[in-house]
Amino acid sequence: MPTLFDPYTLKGSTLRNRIAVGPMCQYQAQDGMPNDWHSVHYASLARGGAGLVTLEATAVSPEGRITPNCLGLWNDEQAQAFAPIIASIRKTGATPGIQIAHAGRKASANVPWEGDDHIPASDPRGWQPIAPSPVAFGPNLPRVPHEMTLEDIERVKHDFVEAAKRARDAGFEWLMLHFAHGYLAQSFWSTHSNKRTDRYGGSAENRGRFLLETLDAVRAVWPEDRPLTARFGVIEFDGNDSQTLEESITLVRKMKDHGLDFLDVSIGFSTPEATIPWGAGFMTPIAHKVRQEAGLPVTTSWYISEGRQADTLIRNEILDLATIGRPLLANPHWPHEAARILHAKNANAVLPPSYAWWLARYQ
Ligand SMILES: C=C(C(=O)O)c1ccccc1
Repeated sequence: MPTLFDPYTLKGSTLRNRIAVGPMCQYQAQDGMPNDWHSVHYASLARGGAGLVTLEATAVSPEGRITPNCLGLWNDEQAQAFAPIIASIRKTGATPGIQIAHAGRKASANVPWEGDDHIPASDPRGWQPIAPSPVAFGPNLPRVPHEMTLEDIERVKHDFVEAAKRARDAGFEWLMLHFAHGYLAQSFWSTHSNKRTDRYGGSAENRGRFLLETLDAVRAVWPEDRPLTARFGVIEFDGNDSQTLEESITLVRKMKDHGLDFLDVSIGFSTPEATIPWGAGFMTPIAHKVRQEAGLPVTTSWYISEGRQADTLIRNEILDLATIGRPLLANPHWPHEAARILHAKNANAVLPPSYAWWLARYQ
């Protein structure tokens, strides 16, 4: 029976435990470049004892940013700037991952604590969002996106491939495609946002095409021995959940056939009308259903906050990894706290020797 502090091996990668840091945007970059904020942030999460540290949504192009302050992997200078962050994560024994993304119709927004809304079209800080169809998300993101041409679609897929190659060459070990949360890939999948009548719209097969083509293109350049994963919104909580979940699981099976190694099961966030049933571990039954019906290892996040809760999810093989988000922002040493609560063997060893030695002394 696996436990939260057992290692986890997938392809050629072994995580020191089953705790994954969920990608959480920091909105602290300028021109997509990581800086000392990101260095300190990710080193502290790695030192706190997590197994997998996945960096936040990192844009594959300038237009693919959620805000002007998002990280990017659209040029080599950015890629080189990630190297010391990767090294600091590895130095603690954690494994570095990164999520690559395109924000689609949710792009060109103010950072959350400065409005979480579209930058006005007249404001030079912003840019024209693009999406499958000219359908705005809603009141706080009212800009009507430019309907992507087939050339736009090819360009964005190419941008994902180039970002994946830069992530590969920089030394990231896990790669996560951002197929969730109402961003570009999710917006091709969702009927809330995709009104196309060509081969990228209409049927579930057509709406899944951009996701599978992007996966195929990235798979071709991502090393076979490194996990290729995705975060995908399998449900919208919009009143049509059983059909959406059934179609999503069918698509996940296809993703597996196309070489996806692991899935982070999340929410579509394609409509502001959603009624999300927030609550402790509310996504875990859905993630387990995907795991069992698609035959793919999974994780999920959302209200997984206690060590015993996370350990039970692993022991009962509901999840393969427990993704922890906001609790880690409150306490980057959450894994150490969980190890102590669970009476894990040598709990202090979850932390670096510089901390563990002092914690053990004077007992
Ligand atoms: C900034 C987000 C991301 O990168 O997925 C996000 C968006 C909506 C909910 C949670 C997280």
